Amino acid sequence: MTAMRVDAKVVMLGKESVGKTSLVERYVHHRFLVGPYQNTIGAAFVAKPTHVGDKVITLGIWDTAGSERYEAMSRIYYRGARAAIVCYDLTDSSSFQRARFWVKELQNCEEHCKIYLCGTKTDLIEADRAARQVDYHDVQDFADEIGAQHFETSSKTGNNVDELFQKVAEDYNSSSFEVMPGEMSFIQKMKNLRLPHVALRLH
Ligand SMILES: Nc1nc2c(ncn2[C@@H]2O[C@H](COP(=O)(O)OP(=O)(O)OP(=O)(O)O)[C@@H](O)[C@H]2O)c(=O)[nH]1
Repeated sequence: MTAMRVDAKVVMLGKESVGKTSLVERYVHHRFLVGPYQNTIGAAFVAKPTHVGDKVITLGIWDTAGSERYEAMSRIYYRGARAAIVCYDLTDSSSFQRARFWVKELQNCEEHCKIYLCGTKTDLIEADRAARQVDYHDVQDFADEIGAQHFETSSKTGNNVDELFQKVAEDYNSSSFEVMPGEMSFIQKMKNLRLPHVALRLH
């Protein structure tokens, strides 16, 4: 495993099964895994270099478990995050309520963390418009109110996935926040702590 300098810590948050892992898989490995759904246990980490103009920004992405059982652990992973991708499933209105919960948490605890609201599984809506349970305009109004970005994506087709992470990298690049010097050491600390259920995938 080679150490890679991470520029921006990004955390994936949202109710279980909304598609956080699938988003990361699509973005990092350009694939959509079919087969039985396997819930994330604890969290997983992946580092992905991203081109922004002539620069390379490495996003360190923490994919957290959506199950409420792991809620306390998810809080560990959003500490110091520069961006949070707060996901909800467009076909499940309760997942949007959960997204609001995470937004509140971030507003209270991580004021410098930029929020990206991400409605997932657009392919299901395209196949059946009646499947939509979360209105685009309602979310856009909410995004405007909290100063967040708003995307709708499909990890199955790839719709808008690269655009979402590209925007995260571009915003990071153009933001005035300082680069966090200890990001890799944060990961090292996590490893040293031997926290259960942390999968580290460095690319
Ligand atoms: N049709 C469709 N299904 C999706 C999409 N994204 C995820 N899924 C499915 O939704 C289920 C849950 O996806 P995951 O990516 O594992 O969800 P998660 O949010 O990481 O779940 P937890 O690890 O439990 O928090 C899986 O069966 C996926 O195949 C999508 O864009 N379209």
